[in-house]
Formats: sequence, C-alpha cells, structure tokens
Amino acid sequence: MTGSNHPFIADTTAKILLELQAVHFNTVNPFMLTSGRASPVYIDCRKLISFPRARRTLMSMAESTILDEIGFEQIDAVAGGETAGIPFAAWIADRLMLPMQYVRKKPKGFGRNAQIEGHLTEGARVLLVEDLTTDSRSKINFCEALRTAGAQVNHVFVLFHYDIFAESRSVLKEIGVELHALATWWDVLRVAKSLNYFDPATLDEVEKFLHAPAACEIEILRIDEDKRKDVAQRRALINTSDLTFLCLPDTAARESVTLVDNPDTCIIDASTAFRGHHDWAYGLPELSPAQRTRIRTAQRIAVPGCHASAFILSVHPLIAKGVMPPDCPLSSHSITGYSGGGKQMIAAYEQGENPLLTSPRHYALGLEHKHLPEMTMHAELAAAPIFTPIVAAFYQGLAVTTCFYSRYLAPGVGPQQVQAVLAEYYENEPFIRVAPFDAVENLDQGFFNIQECNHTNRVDIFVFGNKDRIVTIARLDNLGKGASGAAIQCMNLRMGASEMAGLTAIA
Ligand SMILES: O=P(O)(O)OC[C@H]1O[C@H](OP(=O)(O)OP(=O)(O)O)[C@H](O)[C@@H]1O
Repeated sequence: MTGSNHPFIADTTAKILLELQAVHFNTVNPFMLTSGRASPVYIDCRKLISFPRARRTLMSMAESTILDEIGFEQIDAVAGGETAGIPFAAWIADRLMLPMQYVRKKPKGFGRNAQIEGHLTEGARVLLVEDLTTDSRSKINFCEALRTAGAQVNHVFVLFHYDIFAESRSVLKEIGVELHALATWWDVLRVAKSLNYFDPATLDEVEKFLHAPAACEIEILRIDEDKRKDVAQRRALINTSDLTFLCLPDTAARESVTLVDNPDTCIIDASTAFRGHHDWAYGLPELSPAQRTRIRTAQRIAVPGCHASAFILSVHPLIAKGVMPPDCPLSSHSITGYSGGGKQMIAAYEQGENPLLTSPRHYALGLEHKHLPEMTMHAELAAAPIFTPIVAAFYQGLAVTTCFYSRYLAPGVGPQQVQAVLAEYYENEPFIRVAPFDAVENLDQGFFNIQECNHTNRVDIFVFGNKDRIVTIARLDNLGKGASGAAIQCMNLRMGASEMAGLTAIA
C-alpha cells in the first residue's frame, strides 16, 4: 500500500476488525488456515458482511485504495473468489460501476462445467477480490482460472493481508500479479496495543508468532551424510530426540529400533516391519476414535502402507458397522504412480529408455504383496483379499479399487447403503471425503482421475455399481496420505499439535 491515506485506512480497518471481534487468538488450539498451516491468530472477515456501517466504511476505503494504487481506468471488471470474496467483489464492482464475475475454486463438474460465472469479455482487465490472504497460494488458482477464460489479471485486492508469510507477495509477483490490501496483522497489533485490546501476555505471544510464523518449537537433529551408517551416531541422535522418524528398509528399521534406550523417545516407522505388531500403534487415526487416542499416547507408531491405507479406509467401516461380513470375498487392485517404487524404479521411469514402461505393469502376481497382512488385520477381515497392484507411467497418485458382490453383504445392502455407511463413518474426518453415490460429476467424461489428491493428505472415497456388483475406489497421494503426510499426521497427534498442522486437504 502506498497512498497518502494509507495509515488512516489501515488504522480504521484494524479498529473495525477489533471492535467487531473479528480478531481471534488461540495459542492452545491453533486455527487451521486454508493453506494447511496451523496459526494461533485468525481474522474473520466474513463477519463484516453483517455490519452495514462498518461494511460501507470498508468498501469506501477499498474504492479509494483501488483508485489510488491501481488507477481510475485500469480495470474493466471485478471478480470475486468463491466464497468469501463474492460479496465484497459485488460491493466493489457496484462502487466502481464495473461488471462483476465470480470464480469457483474448481470447475462446476457438470452443466457448462464453468469455473467463471457471469459474463467475461475476452481480454478484459479483471481485478480479483477476496476477503483476505494468508500466503496467497489460493489466489493463484483464481488468477489462472480467470486468465484461462481470457481475462488479464494483474491485481488482487483483499481487505486483509496477514503479511507474515514471506511468500505472500512473491508467489503473486511470479505470475505478474500485485497484491493490494487495506490492513495487515502489523496494523491490528499496533492498534490493539494502543487501544489496550487483549492482555499484554496474549499480545506478546501473538507478536512472537507474527515475527516467526514458520519457526515452531521443533529442533531438527540431523545425522551427517557420511555417518548415516554409523551405529553409535545413530544411537546417540535417536536417544537425544523426543521423536524419530525411521524411513528405512525393514531390516534397517528393526535394527534402529534396537538402538532406542530412552523411554521418552517416540518412534514413527515408515517401513513394513511393525505394522502388524501389537505393541505398535497402527498410524491410521481414521480407523476409529480409539485408534486416534492410541496414536496420541503411543511410543511406537507404524505408518501404514499406501495401498493398505486406501484399502482399509474403504473396507474397515463396512465390517465395523456390520454391513460386510469379515469373510466377504474381496478382490482389489491398486494403480499407483512410480514414485512408490523407490530410487531404482524412479530412475528407470525417468530415463525413459525402456518402451515397456509406457504401459501399466501388474506386479506382486504371487498374490503375496507385502501390504496384505496389514490390510487383512486392520480392515478386520477373516482372510486376505485378492490384491494386485499395478504401477504406471506417472509420478505420484494412487487409487485402490475393491470389488465385491452385494449378495455377500447384509440383507438389503446395495451400493447406496455402502456409500451412506462410509459417508457417515468419515463425516468429521478432516482428510477424508466420501463422494455421493455414483458421482459422475467426479469423473472426467466418464473417466476416473487418479491424481486428484496429489500434493495433499486427503483421501477421496467413491462407490459405484448396481444392485448386484459394487466397487469402492479410494484415491490418495502415495507420497502424501500414503507416506510422509500420514507420518506427519501421526506426529501432530503424538505431539499434541493440531492434527492438520503442516498438511493440507486441498489440492
Ligand atoms: O491465504 P490464501 O491462500 O489467499 O487463502 C485465503 C482464503 O481462504 C479462506 O477461504 P476458503 O478457501 O476457506 O474458502 P471459502 O471462502 O469458500 O470458505 C479465506 O476466507 C480466504 O478467502
């Protein structure tokens, strides 16, 4: 912000936010931001729409900021970002006497499949309006959607800019977009101090966070590259730590666990070695409330396998709720990106020299895949399913399809009931979404997109079929919820942090 009115605008905005109690602090249970970050501070700009006098003042300041910083004739239209940006965009468009559109987070999925609603003229210079931004990352999606639809987007206006994450301006700058805002956390902090809002200790805590939002209370102990195989070094570091992640082959993981003699050291192991061990908590909190509680207190946590997580999450609720008998015959296959196959497989795919690798490839055809024991045990099946994994020529993403006949299920249970049981079971799970039955809008012209959960810790579950034959499909990122995302989720639970800290459910 540059204009001469800016200090007045920033102060007034901060005063409004404070007076309307739109400024929240919670250092014990942090808020989860859209970016997936945990934050002890939160601004509720949505609340402003219910206060007409405050709203009018803010919109008047928005108008003068936009005219001052962008120009009087530099904008042809105003677009609001779904959802919170839309009312503010409407008021600003009205004040500037400009057309308005709104942008969905993703295309509607059916009908015109539109992501932009309203009339957009090719080449129009569009100002994107949102309520606020933390690290600006979700703005990129909106700008790109507008540009794809033919707009020129050079400016984003928000009422509030956190201005504490280094990348909030740079990620926009990289795509040629400038950020404009009425106020930042620094304005709120200054005004809160001068008007004696909140007690000094709270403001002190908040200020510490604002100055170093990325710094958490974790100290990372690293082993020197050339000491990775030095047992004494590994023993010393593991026993100094409160928590150690083991990302090793099974034999090395077992050996590392024998090195632990500090009773306070928690181990989170990503190998197959301990996933069926009764002294280890299986790191899938969505299994049941009791499982989540167990992970919170466990000293040994085994992170589930990628195929296993997707399979168990599809099947376990059906057995737990008595809809599927434990001896139900199941056949399942998984399609996975090649990053799950380790360094050698990644190199083979990336060299691009073997034409056979362009086709999907079945493997583990002895029907003894190493995830079968945990799949059987944690789904609570009486016998292992028939399971065939398939690796294909894409880097990451995984979908496990499980097939069964309704005649083996409880009487009267068809695919709709299977979907309903899964939807209810995961209703409050932050990382699991169960699609409506036969959700064709989730398909791309009838085809399933395996990679939709990539770069998230999310699992999407689908049910398709008819009264006789049913399939469930669970998709996840094999590098997210299928591996390191799951490990972080377990760490968050074990350390008493917000379960979603550092993770995201949004692609
Ligand atoms: O820090 P940024 O990446 O810029 O994201 C900030 C946006 O996230 C929140 O909305 P949300 O995405 O939760 O959507 P909603 O308005 O539909 O609830 C918030 O209201 C902002 O609009």
